[in-house]
Formats: sequence, C-alpha cells, structure tokens
Amino acid sequence: MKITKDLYQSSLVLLTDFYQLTMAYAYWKSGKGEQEAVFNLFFRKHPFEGGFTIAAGLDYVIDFCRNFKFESADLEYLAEMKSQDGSPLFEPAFLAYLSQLQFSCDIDAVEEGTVVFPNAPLIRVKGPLIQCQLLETPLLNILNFQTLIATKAARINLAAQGDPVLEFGLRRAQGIDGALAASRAAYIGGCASTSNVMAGKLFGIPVSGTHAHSWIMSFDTELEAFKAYAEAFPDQCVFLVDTYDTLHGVKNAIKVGEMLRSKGKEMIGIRIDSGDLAYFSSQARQMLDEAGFPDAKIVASNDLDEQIISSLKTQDAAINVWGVGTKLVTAFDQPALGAVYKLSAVKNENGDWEPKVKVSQQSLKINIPGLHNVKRYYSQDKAVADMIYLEDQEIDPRGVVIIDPIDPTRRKRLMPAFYKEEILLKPIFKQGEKVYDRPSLTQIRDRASKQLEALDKTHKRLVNPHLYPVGLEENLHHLRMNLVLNAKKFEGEHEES
Ligand SMILES: Nc1ncnc2c1ncn2[C@@H]1O[C@H](COP(=O)(O)OP(=O)(O)OP(=O)(O)O)[C@@H](O)[C@H]1O
Ligand SMILES: O=P(O)(O)OC[C@H]1O[C@H](OP(=O)(O)OP(=O)(O)O)[C@H](O)[C@@H]1O
Ligand SMILES: O=C(O)c1cccnc1
Repeated sequence: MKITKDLYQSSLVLLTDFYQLTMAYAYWKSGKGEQEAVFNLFFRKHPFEGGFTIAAGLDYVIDFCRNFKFESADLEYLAEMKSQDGSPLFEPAFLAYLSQLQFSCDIDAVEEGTVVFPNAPLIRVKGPLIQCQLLETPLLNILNFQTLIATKAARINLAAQGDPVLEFGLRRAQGIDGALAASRAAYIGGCASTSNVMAGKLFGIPVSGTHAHSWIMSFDTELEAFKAYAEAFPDQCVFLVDTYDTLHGVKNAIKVGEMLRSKGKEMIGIRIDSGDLAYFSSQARQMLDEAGFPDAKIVASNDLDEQIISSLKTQDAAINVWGVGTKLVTAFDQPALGAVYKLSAVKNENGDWEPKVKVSQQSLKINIPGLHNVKRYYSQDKAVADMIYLEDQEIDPRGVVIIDPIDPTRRKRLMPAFYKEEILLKPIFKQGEKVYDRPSLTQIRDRASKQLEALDKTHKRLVNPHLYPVGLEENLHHLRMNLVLNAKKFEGEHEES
C-alpha cells in the first residue's frame, strides 16, 4: 500500500488474522482454493445511533489489492511457523503456491463519500476462495475505521451548520496510522482542515492551526506573547485568549488587533479553549464588535462533539469555527463500526452459482445470499429508497416491492419508471485489473456533501432519526427465505437422526 508502505516499508499481505492463513492452507489442501466465491462486506447498524453512514476507505483497499503479493520475507516468516509437534505448519508446496499468487478478484464497491445503510454491501469480492478469504481482515480493518470516522465527522459538521470544523485529533488518535486515516476520513466527512501536517503532505488536506497555551506561558505577559506572534505571523493571528482570564485575553487580542490594523493587517480572530463556551463567546463577540472587529472569528475548542456543538448552537453561542480533536478521531462514543464480511455464493462443479446463507438464531444476522447489487432511487434529487437485488434479476419499471431484510412485514412499493436510479456497487477490479479511475480526495469530499444533501433531513437528525427505507427486491427476499427454511429443515432432520 503506497501510503502505509511509505511509513512501514514492508509488504502488508500478512496484515490479516492468522485463521485466514490456516483456512487458506486448508482450502488449498482440500483442492478448494481456486473455487470461485462471493463475499459481501456490510454493517448491520448505523454508528452513533444515527440515521446514515458515509462510506470511506476504498482508496486504501485499492492500494492494498494492487500490492497483494507474498514477498520472500513474508514467506520466510510463514515457513518458520511450527505445528504443536514442531513440524512446519505450512507445507513448502503451499508456500510455493502463495509465492505465485496473483490478485485476480473482481471487486465492486460503493464509492467513497456515498451515504450507505445497514445490510447493503459496501464492497463485493468475487474470486478464488483463498484470495477472498485473505482479504476479509484487511478490508474490514480499512473500511470499518474510515467509514466510522467519516460518519462522525459528517455528524459534527451537520451540527456546526456550515461553520468550518478544524480537525485537531493527532495527539489523541489511535496511533500513527489511526491518526492519518482519521484525518483523511474526517476531511471526507466535511472537516475543513487538519492540524496533522503529515496528513496534509500525504493526502493534500489543508493544514491549519492556532497556537497553544505554552506559547503564552513562555512570555512574562499575555500581551507580549500576542505581540510576538503578530510579528511572526501578521496574516495568521488567532489569539488563544483563555490562558489566564478569558475576557482580559480578549482585551489583549483587541489591542494587538489594533496594532496590526495600523500596519495594514487584520487579525483573523481569537480561540477560546475552556470555561462556558456560550457565555465567553457571546461576551467576546460583543467586545470585538464594539472595538470595530465584527469580522474577527471566534474559534472554540475543548472536548467538543456533535452533541455539545448542537447544544452551543441552541444557546446562541457566538462561535464561528469549531476545533474538534479527541471525540472525532477516536469516535469516542462508539469506537468501532461492526461491519462484517460474509460468504454469499459459491460456484459449483457445473459452473453454476449457489447462493449461500448463514442461518442464525437472530434474524438480524442472516446474511443476504447471491450475487447482489444495490440501486438507489431518487425523486427530484432526493434519495427515496435503496433496493438490494440479484444482479441478473430483471426489474419491472412499472413496479417493484422492496421488503425490509429484518422485518418482512415492512414493505414498500416503488415505481422505478418514476425515479432516477443509481447503481451503488461500481466495478473497481475485474480479474485483478483495476478498472476504476480513483477520484481525488476533494471529489470524494464533494460526493459526501452532495449525498448528504440528497438525504432528507429527518434521516440526518442526530437523535432518533427517521429510518431510511432499504429493502430486498421480492425475488431476492424469497430466495433468502427459501434458503433459510431449507437449512432449518435439514437441521431438523439431522437432529432427528
Ligand atoms: N455552554 C456550554 N454548554 C454545553 N457544554 C459546554 C458549554 N461550555 C463548555 N462546554 C463543554 O463542557 C465540557 C467541560 O467544560 P469545562 O468548563 O469543565 O472545561 P474546563 O475545565 O474549563 O476546561 P479545561 O479542563 O480544558 O481547562 C467541555 O466538553 C466543553 O466543550
Ligand atoms: O479537546 P479536543 O477536542 O481533543 O481538541 C484538541 C485539544 O487539544 C489542545 O489542548 P490539550 O487538550 O492538549 O490541552 P488542554 O485541555 O489543557 O487545553 C487544544 O487546546 C484542544 O483543547
Ligand atoms: O492549532 C490548534 O489550535 C490546535 C492544534 C492541535 C490541538 N489543539 C489545538
């Protein structure tokens, strides 16, 4: 992977769970390694009790797949692994097979920045069982995290109602790669910039920031500190006013603002990082306005998240820019998205696809079988419903019924002919060859913004959002039900015998 390889200088093919390799060996041993299969990656519930999720991370997946190769150092490591009895865990012939392995899967995926919903695939992998299996863990690792953070960022940006949100998370992020991936995903989710300079360099994200309390404390007085900063950066002054006494700090910022103005420069604003942010921002706004600085911005920070920002908005806080770190990049209130990767079909000896379901006690956990895709229907640029359908199924433009995958009594009739439609899973790799032109990060960010615009505001509510309709096309629903009933019948027969 280009990005991570720059950092770690090694192959990433071993970035997988050990059991993927033992299964790969067992597939190979039993002659099933090259059997074709289909896996889907999807999540079952929106994060943060929300009503939408923003897909992110595909660009990393593309890099990962393009570099999917067992290098000699990887094979040497695997060759050293031992069984309980001290013999080599993997036969040399298997390692020789791995050394020749070339990525040859078809991958179809939802583009980054797309709004996505539970149960519908974010990514579909079709190819030899061994390769599909080895991809499970890295794909989940990449997509779970970036999708989670892009969604958190989108929620924070919705709460900020168009004000810029600056991502300040690096110091509290989950390690180096966690920080970089979070800055990238936060930008996709709508943040205006990052404080992480390396993320700026690697991804082209705008970099911005103010200064810390240490800067003020290193001088005898706050006024001296502001003046010295203004000397160094006359065009980029955002003074942190709360080191000693916030309102006195605002007075000092105004003094230095006036000095800058006498030299033909304008201070950008102030930052408040503690105390009652509603009270201090309103007081500061009044002072700045009265002193002739109505355009000076007020930046707020201090353990912010979408709930606090919403609350501050309802309190009429005079905040124009939001600096958000810890709670954004760690997805503080929900530290993981629970996406899973499930087998949905295998090709039999006759070359026919056999759909598969995993029957679970919980209907929530029964996967969707077959080779399926997702269509989003739009009416006047508003998304009205998503339909999961078997890819070879003819869709009657005069009417389809979509059925909720969890509660089959919830159904919706749609007239596809009345709507604009978008097929969400797009071809990314065909037989291992990349067929997708990667959009730039800015294009991905624009897509996220447009996708959110197309979503009704009831689904974007931070608390108790209205459920967006996602359903299985009737034939897919019946296929799934029949597979489940058959599996249960066999289970019963086994129990009786
Ligand atoms: N008016 C407000 N309404 C709701 N939450 C607020 C308001 N003002 C500040 N907060 C939030 O309250 C939390 C704690 O603020 P508190 O005033 O205790 O911080 P502090 O002790 O002043 O900050 P620090 O410990 O960094 O010096 C922070 O998450 C902050 O964003
Ligand atoms: O609060 P976050 O959303 O994570 O945003 C980043 C925080 O990091 C900085 O201070 P730091 O937390 O290092 O020290 P402080 O709390 O003493 O200001 C900054 O002043 C913010 O408060
Ligand atoms: O630039 C800032 O103001 C900043 C950067 C990182 C963390 N907190 C604040």
